Amino acid sequence: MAMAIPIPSRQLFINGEWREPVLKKRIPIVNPTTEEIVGDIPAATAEDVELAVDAARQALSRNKGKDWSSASGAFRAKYLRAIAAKITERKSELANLETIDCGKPLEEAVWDIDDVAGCFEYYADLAEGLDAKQKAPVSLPMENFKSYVLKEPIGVVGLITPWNYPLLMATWKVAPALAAGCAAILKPSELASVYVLKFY
Ligand SMILES: NC(=O)C1=CN([C@@H]2O[C@H](COP(=O)(O)OP(=O)(O)OC[C@H]3O[C@@H](n4cnc5c(N)ncnc54)[C@H](O)[C@@H]3O)[C@@H](O)[C@H]2O)C=CC1
Ligand SMILES: NCCCC(=O)O
Repeated sequence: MAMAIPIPSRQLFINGEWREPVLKKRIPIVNPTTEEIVGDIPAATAEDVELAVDAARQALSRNKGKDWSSASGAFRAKYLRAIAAKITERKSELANLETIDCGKPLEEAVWDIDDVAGCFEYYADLAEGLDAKQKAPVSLPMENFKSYVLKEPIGVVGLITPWNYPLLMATWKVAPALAAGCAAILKPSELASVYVLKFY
């Protein structure tokens, strides 16, 4: 059974800071076990999405991309591993929140958190592997031409994730996006967002 722990009150996290939604709307959080309203989450609208997209575009081009999108995979991997370590450190707290938020048994929530940390580690490995694959030559039948493969992030990505594995499914999208050097805008499920808002 989940412990009674405080439900964090959160705003939208945009451009590195917590911001109230433009239209100031909130959505109640219902604990599925007791059907009690235990808090609320911010309700983003199109106005907030515009702000998030602008911020994400700026983040990608900051310092001519050197800060993130064109940084090495090894550089990005350090952040992914740091996230994995923080998740493991806070496993108990996060598992309890997930159980309160989406109603799954605590034991399953604990497995999910281990999976989340493992997923960030997995994509950290892939990010490191990217560096060796950059500019891999492609053989051509003509000697006058050279060709190579350049792996680049696609840019800003929008990630819509479900309620049933709140942080794990967010991680399945966030970790590869970050490993590739994208800037991600995450829209977790309105039915189970506490846990995701708490962590990210
Ligand atoms: N549910 C799962 O176990 C898994 C889901 N996924 C992926 O996660 C994503 C969501 O999964 P579902 O199972 O559909 O979850 P779901 O039914 O919980 O989520 C649907 C979400 O989409 C949102 N949504 C629907 N239309 C929207 C729109 N026009 N604009 C913004 N948000 C909108 C809803 O608000 C809701 O939060 C999909 O990409 C799916 O492939 C991947 C693996 C497993
Ligand atoms: N449909 C989500 C599956 C999650 C998992 O394999 O752990």
